[in-house]
Formats: sequence, structure tokens, C-alpha cells
Amino acid sequence: MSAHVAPLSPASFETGPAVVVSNLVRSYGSRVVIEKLNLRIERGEFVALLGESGCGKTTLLRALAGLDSIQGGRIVAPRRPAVVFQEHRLLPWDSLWRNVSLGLQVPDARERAAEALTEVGLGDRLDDWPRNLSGGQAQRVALARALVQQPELLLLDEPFAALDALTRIRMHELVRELVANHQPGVLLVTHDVDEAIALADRILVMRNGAIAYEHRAARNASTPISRTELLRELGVNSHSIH
Ligand SMILES: Nc1ncnc2c1ncn2[C@@H]1O[C@H](COP(=O)(O)OP(=O)(O)OP(=O)(O)O)[C@@H](O)[C@H]1O
Repeated sequence: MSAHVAPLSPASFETGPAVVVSNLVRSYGSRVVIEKLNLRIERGEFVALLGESGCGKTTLLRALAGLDSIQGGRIVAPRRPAVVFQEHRLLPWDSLWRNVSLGLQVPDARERAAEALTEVGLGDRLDDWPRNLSGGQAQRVALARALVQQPELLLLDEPFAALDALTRIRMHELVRELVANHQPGVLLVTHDVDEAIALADRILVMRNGAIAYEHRAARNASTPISRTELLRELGVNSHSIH
């Protein structure tokens, strides 16, 4: 865990939020990218983060992951979150089960990896190699590697962006199922408005270094989040909306 991510007290471990961010500031040199941003994600809550290119979505995700230092504010999380990136980032010289169990300090690492790989539909590929996987399969392994850690917070940085449309839809179904089973809080960074609407309980739009818009989906809502409204928030004018 990096120095700036403060642990929650043990009492709040089982029931507390997945992450609480207060007055976060992140800058590169003199350029402030995130300015006094506040965010709270509950366990089991699926939050999607949209925003124009360059607005700071990945910067926020990296700060939450503890990968970068921050210049102000506070991030309180129970443990280090798990992250899945757009690229699978599997080690080519390790078998799939070893990739999945990397960093697991338990005697039954292979069994745990087997369970996780089975959950993502690759339980028969334990001893296979990353080079033999399709893009979608590799992202499944990346998801298994994240979930084997039983994270309270799962950070997804455009994990489906490089996949074809059909594989992406299958991955949406899988992620929905995995999140329902494991109940982490999720922050999904995406450019895809429809993906955000399909998956998220809450959709955020980031602008000028902070959360500028928030839409919370009512559970089992008969009227879905308005795509037009979201696109408007993203600066797409009504003439371009179909
Ligand atoms: N390592 C870095 N050094 C300097 N500036 C950076 C660095 N990383 C990102 N930036 C700048 O910070 C701003 C936010 O970048 P970030 O990658 O977080 O945006 P984003 O919203 O994720 O964009 P995209 O949707 O295109 O992926 C951009 O102006 C970018 O140029």
C-alpha cells in the first residue's frame, strides 16, 4: 500500500465503503489535472467514469490504485485495489495459473488460481501460456488475476476497449456476474456511453478536474439513464446524437 492511501480501521473492514476520496489534488508539475475531487464508492456498487479525452480519468484511477503520488487530499481504502487495464499485462513467461496467482502468499495458490480461471471460463487452461490466448481470453485472465485477490475495490481502465463488439458484450455479462458474486466496489473508466449505461449503478462525468455530473440509476428502473443527456454532458451536441 502506498503511503498516501490510508487504511480503514479494522472495525469498518467488513461493512465500510470500498474507497473514500476527499479533496484529491493531482498535478504534473505546475499543471493541475485533478482539483479537490471528492468520491465515495460502496462495496458492491458499480460506478462508471466518463469524460472527454485528457480530462484526467486515468490519472484518477492511477491515484486510487496507489500507482502515483498525490499532491493533496486523502484516499481511504481498506486494501490496495485490484486493477485491470486496457492491455492484459500478463507475463509471457509464466503459465496462466502462475499469472493469476502472482503475489498471492498462500500455500494453495494453484487451487485459488484454478477457481478464478474457472469463474472466467478458462478452468481447462491452467498450464497454458498467454501467447495462446485471444484478446478476450487474455482479458478474462486479467479479470481472474484481479478477483483472486478478493479486492474491496476493483479499478477497470477501459478493459474492453480493444475487443470486438461481440466479445465486449460477452465480457459485460461476465463482469456483471463476477461483480455480483464478489461484491467489490467498481470504478470503470470508459469512453463508451452505452457500456456505462449497461453496467453501472452510478455514472459520473469528469470535467475541469472534478466530478461535474452524477447520475444514479434506480435499481430495476423502467426508464434507463438518458443517453442523450449523458452525451450532452460530454460535450456532444444534439445534432450529432442518433
Ligand atoms: N505522466 C504525465 N506527465 C505529464 N502530464 C500527464 C501525464 N499523464 C497524464 N498527463 C496529462 O494529464 C491530463 C489527464 O490525462 P489522463 O490520461 O488522466 O486523461 P484521460 O481522461 O484518461 O484521457 P483519455 O480518455 O484520452 O485516456 C492530460 O492533459 C495529460 O496530458
